[in-house]
Amino acid sequence: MMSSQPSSLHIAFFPYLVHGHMIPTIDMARIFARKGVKASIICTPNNASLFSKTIERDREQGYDISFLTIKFPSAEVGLPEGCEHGNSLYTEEMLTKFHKATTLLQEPLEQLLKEHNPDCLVADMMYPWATEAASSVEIPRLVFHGMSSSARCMFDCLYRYKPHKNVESDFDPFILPGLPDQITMTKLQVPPFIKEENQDAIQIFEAELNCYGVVLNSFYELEPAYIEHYRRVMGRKAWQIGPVSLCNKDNEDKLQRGGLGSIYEQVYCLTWLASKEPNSVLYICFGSRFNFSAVQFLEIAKALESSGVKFIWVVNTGQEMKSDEDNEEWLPEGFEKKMEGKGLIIRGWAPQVLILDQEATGGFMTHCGWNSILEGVAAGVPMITWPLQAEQFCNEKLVTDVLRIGVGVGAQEWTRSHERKILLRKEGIEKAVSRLMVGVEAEDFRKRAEALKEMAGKAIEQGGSSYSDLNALLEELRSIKSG
Ligand SMILES: O=c1ccn([C@@H]2O[C@H](COP(=O)(O)OP(=O)(O)O[C@H]3O[C@H](CO)[C@@H](O)[C@H](O)[C@H]3O)[C@@H](O)[C@H]2O)c(=O)[nH]1
Repeated sequence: MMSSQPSSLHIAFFPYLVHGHMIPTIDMARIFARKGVKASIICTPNNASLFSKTIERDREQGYDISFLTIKFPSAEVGLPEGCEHGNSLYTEEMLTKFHKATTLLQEPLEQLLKEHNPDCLVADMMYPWATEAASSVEIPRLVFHGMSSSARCMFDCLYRYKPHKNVESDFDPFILPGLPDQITMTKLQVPPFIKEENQDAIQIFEAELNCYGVVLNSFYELEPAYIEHYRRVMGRKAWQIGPVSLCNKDNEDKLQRGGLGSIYEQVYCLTWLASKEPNSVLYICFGSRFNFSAVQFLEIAKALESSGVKFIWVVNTGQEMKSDEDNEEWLPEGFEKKMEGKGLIIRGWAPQVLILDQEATGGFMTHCGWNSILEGVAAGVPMITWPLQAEQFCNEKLVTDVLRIGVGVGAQEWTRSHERKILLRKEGIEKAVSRLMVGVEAEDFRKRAEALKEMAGKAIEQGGSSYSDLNALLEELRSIKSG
């Protein structure tokens, strides 16, 4: 099945080097390869090795997909050698250095494009300079947005009208003007990079204007009004081709998605989950980056215990637990023993998509990273939303106010990682858990989530909205290629 016809497309995919961006980009590249495209994923060696088994399996099935490796300039910016993954950085200073290193990738990227001659470059939104690199070899550049269309529209509204500037108090809600729904926010929930009009962030969003178009991991039926707004009001040329996670069909792919964690621990967790009643378990995970303080972990643990709900709780995703070195207790004494059979703590990386797929999973407490929301939607699981940073407060509005498939836990404030404070107390967390898992509204949330699951499945099938968008995009790229 390896495509060797001269007329077939060769597309290079260049993900930002954090899991929340690499995972969907790799899925996307695999989807394109299944359409007969030669897919080259540009990645640093250590990151590529995390996904190599998945890619190898696709190659064995005859798909033309491979990595093109690029050296990460860690030493040049003062990061330790081999430090090339955004999730392994613990301080703001390291994050800044990491981002600086990515900006040094433009020249090696141009070299790689010259050597391998792809027909198109799909590069992450975090690389605004990638359009220039693509122009240097005269190919179109598509931006891959890890965000939802609704969040993108909300950010545009905040940039354009600055409604937060007209309110005095940090806590007063204001309306985001000109959007399809009445969305309200407070100043505390607006990302600092928007309030401070950070030039890097402005460049990232303005890069959309100069590129050929934008590919998004979403599907039309999920946020139709925002997709229309994005295309017609904001005037962007955009294709929605998700949920990309649904390209993982077999358990092996789903288990190894992300390339992290112990297989033994993951299989144990799935076996544990399979022994539970349908819709009885709450899955709790805050994505691949964020880590709470020990004091906040304690509040979550106390809330879980007193809610009486069964749970799987992922802590310390991909990072070392900081509280141990601080000598702080992050779980109540004897918690795990007391919770045996009722709750499971995963220290590390969970097989999220497989957990969400299981019948026993009845709810998902999430930080509202877009991949997590979409994976929850694709599995028909209602959510407890606890947004923390990035565009997550916007995603929360979509889940709780527009789609009405979840309840907010009451998060008030955009937060930096590792903040040493309590964001939410036990009582508020417990209330949200009970509302989602056992309350009278739970059935309504679940019904709406089930309906969206069906729509997500249909979107990627032949004739579905994402399937058609992908075909239209490929058609357009072929016609550019043939001049
Ligand atoms: O134990 C874990 C933890 C995470 N995941 C996966 O990791 C991804 C996490 O992505 P996401 O939910 O989007 O969270 P972040 O990693 O925090 O993602 C960053 O990137 C996203 C896409 O741009 C943004 O929406 C988020 O706000 C931003 O924090 C998902 O595919 C999860 O399935 C696992 O499989 N197991």
